[in-house]
Amino acid sequence: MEYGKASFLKGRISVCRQNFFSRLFKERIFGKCDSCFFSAGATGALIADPYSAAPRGPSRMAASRLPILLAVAFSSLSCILSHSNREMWFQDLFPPNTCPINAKANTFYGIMFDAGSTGTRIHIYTFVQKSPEKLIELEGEIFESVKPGLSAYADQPEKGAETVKRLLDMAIDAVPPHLWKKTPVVLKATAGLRLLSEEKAQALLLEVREVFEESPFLVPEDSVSILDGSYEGILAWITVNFLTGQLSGQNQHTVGTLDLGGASTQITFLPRFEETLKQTPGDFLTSFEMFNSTYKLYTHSYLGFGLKAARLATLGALDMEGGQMFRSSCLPKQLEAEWHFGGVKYQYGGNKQGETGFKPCYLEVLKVIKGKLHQPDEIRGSSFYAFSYYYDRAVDTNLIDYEEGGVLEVRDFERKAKEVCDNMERYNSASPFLCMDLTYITALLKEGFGFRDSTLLQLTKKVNNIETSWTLGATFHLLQSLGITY
Ligand SMILES: O=c1[nH]cnc2c1ncn2[C@@H]1O[C@H](COP(=O)(O)OP(=O)(O)O)[C@@H](O)[C@H]1O
Ligand SMILES: [Ca+2]
Repeated sequence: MEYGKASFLKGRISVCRQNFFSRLFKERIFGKCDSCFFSAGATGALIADPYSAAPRGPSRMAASRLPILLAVAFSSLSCILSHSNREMWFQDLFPPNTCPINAKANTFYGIMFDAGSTGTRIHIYTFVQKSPEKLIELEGEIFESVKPGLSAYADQPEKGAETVKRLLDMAIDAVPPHLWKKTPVVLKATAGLRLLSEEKAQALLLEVREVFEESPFLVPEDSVSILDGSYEGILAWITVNFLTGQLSGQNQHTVGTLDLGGASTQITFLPRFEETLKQTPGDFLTSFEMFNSTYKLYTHSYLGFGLKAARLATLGALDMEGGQMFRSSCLPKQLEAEWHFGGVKYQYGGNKQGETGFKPCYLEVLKVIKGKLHQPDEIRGSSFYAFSYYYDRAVDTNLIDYEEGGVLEVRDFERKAKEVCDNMERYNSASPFLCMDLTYITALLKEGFGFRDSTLLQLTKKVNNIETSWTLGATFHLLQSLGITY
């Protein structure tokens, strides 16, 4: 089992100070409270177009500004899903007109597992509540991951659950024993389990549930489940816009989000034009109510269009039995190797006799994408936050720095794809799939979603030291549903 990079919570983040209180927020959010402060500088920077802070963007914001933003963002936030079931989220979790100054700190925790197709991750969030009036703030996160993901244990569910148990042991160390019983633990699985048979997926979830039941934590009903694809996009959108302060104040400039997982990919944004709403199929739209305004989000999850699923589709190996050699012009000519994904072994190799390089590779990849995705006109000129494999492949090819992230144009991915695909021997030491992955990302952005070459992408892994993952949005939802306010 391989452990990923860990990021641990830095020191405590201070909350209320005096003197810098922004009049706007004071009146709007804290009402009668006189002694809280809001750094106008930080507010401006976070609410302004995040791309103006390029290349490091909002992730460089001082950590000490985070809790205030969280308090402001959620102080009167609720959201309503508008599909068939209307549901209130976050209501009363962050009440308006309260001031946490001089209140006794009360720390509590929420544990959210992301069972992704390529790995399982634990996010242990720490919150503080400074007053009985229920204002809670996110203080930080402990994050750890293991590979492979649960779906690789489709035929050995107990072994899969064991990987979850090892991560959960971290939470036993991180959460003080007297809070174990009050700390909820939840696991949500994404595309890897969506693609398994119902029987195998349920067997895995059952084993994980047993691990949770044996732990000292609070195990809510439905604590282990498969996350619906559209929630995945919405929750990630909430996380990013929340962490960057876009859900608070009057001059909101929310940003769209692009998540590229191993087996599925999501696009989520807030349409600005009536025309977009008219052109969009109903099941791509979801409504939220926040600060007394309604946001109608465009969101869709494309199952089978994650980076690794796309490799199989490009190789023509989807739904095929093993024991066969799959070849592609996107791979080094002489290559012959094996690859394991979702518990299946595939043999693959380069086009020994035929063509290799960017042009033939792009044509191959296009067959997987062309005509399969909805293209909202509005996004052509917009900027988006992009993470997961967009981030990883940009790091692998030195387009951005691992720690800092950065701003790229869509054409940067194409330039890099050409460079790698047309010089595969030079990139021998990197993954043999590097050319295919970059070409897929280029084609997905341009031909799939319909972005322009000049569309800006803010590549972000963390904002204020918190991972940009759907798990934070899911944890707020969890706390709300449990009425955990202490
Ligand atoms: O919390 C996170 N922090 C950083 N990267 C993450 C996190 N969660 C997922 N990723 C990234 O997501 C990608 C893998 O996608 P995943 O395994 O979640 O597939 P899926 O979303 O299709 O199920 C990798 O690039 C991995 O680094
Ligand atoms: Ca994911």
